Amino acid sequence: MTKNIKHIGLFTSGGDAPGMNAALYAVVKAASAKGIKVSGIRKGFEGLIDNDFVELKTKQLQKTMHLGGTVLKTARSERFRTVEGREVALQNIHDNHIDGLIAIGGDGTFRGISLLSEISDIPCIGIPGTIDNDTVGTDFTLGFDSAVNTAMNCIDNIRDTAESHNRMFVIEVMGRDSGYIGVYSGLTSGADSILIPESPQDMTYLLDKIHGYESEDAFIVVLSEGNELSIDRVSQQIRQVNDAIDLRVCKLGHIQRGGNPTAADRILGIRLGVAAVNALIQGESNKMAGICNNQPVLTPFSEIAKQHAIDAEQQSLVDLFCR
Ligand SMILES: Nc1ncnc2c1ncn2[C@@H]1O[C@H](COP(=O)(O)OP(=O)(O)O)[C@@H](O)[C@H]1O
Ligand SMILES: O=P(O)(O)OC[C@H]1O[C@](O)(COP(=O)(O)O)[C@@H](O)[C@@H]1O
Repeated sequence: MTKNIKHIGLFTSGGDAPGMNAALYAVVKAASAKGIKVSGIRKGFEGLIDNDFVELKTKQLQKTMHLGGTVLKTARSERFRTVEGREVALQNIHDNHIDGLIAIGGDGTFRGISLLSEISDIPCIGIPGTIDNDTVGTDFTLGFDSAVNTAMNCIDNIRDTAESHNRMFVIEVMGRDSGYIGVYSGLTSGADSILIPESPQDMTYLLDKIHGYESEDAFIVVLSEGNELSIDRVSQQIRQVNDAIDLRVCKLGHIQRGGNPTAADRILGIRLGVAAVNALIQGESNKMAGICNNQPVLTPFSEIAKQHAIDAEQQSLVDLFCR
């Protein structure tokens, strides 16, 4: 059943991710083609609570598609976790005559926005924007491809030194509790070992591999930040097993989250932005727009809470290339 949406509220939330600006542009473009006004809400849930609404223009957003981060700014909001905070947010939604919401963020954002539906009938659609790729209901989240490319390029650079000095490097990549960035950046940069939260036993394989290892070659270990062992603990254990290894460590950190979005992330942002507007018009609510098997799909927020973990095929690639 179609719904007569006249005014959409649009915001980004949680960690920024390359491709978010393309999604913002696409939402405004698709909405204006249907005569729907779009207001941006700055700083995610914080802006909802502080009534920080701004008018969004297609022409301005068109020029920001190539930029990383989010021009609407983003935040993690403790106030939105409280009943009082959500009530103020809802009041501001009503006061601004918003009749549909589109939130770009990760699973945390969708958990938060689901709670609005418990106290109102405002329709909400989500767009998965996080470098971690830890959201079910889409093959890839916005920002993941850009972050992997950045991490891969950094590891390639580090390899130059590793090869020149026959050194071992332990390189920590982001991903919170998900090993996706670790697996994709590790496989594409030819890592010797990939340590991800989903597969704790890989540390044992690494230690076996370096036992008696004589540092006659480079050795790259890619460590996901969500692994049960920290970068310091991993290095310590490597040294305990083989103290002859010339070892260095490097945390890539937020370098991975910034930078211009890849073409893949821009097109994903465009597709998801259009899909989210269409979903609102079709009367959908409490669902996330995603792309599965190259087709737009909607998944209820209630199913998003499940962890999107590395699957058996991806694990088999790690086993083949890195053990
Ligand atoms: N259980 C929850 N209840 C209410 N709000 C939540 C909840 N989980 C997350 N949020 C809100 O969503 C925001 C973004 O979530 P976060 O996990 O930081 O990022 P992401 O959306 O990228 O996963 C949080 O700062 C908080 O305001
Ligand atoms: O920038 P912050 O707040 O330190 O958060 C770091 C976290 O944000 C991320 O970069 C992205 O996570 P979200 O998209 O879920 O916010 C994680 O990989 C990392 O653990």
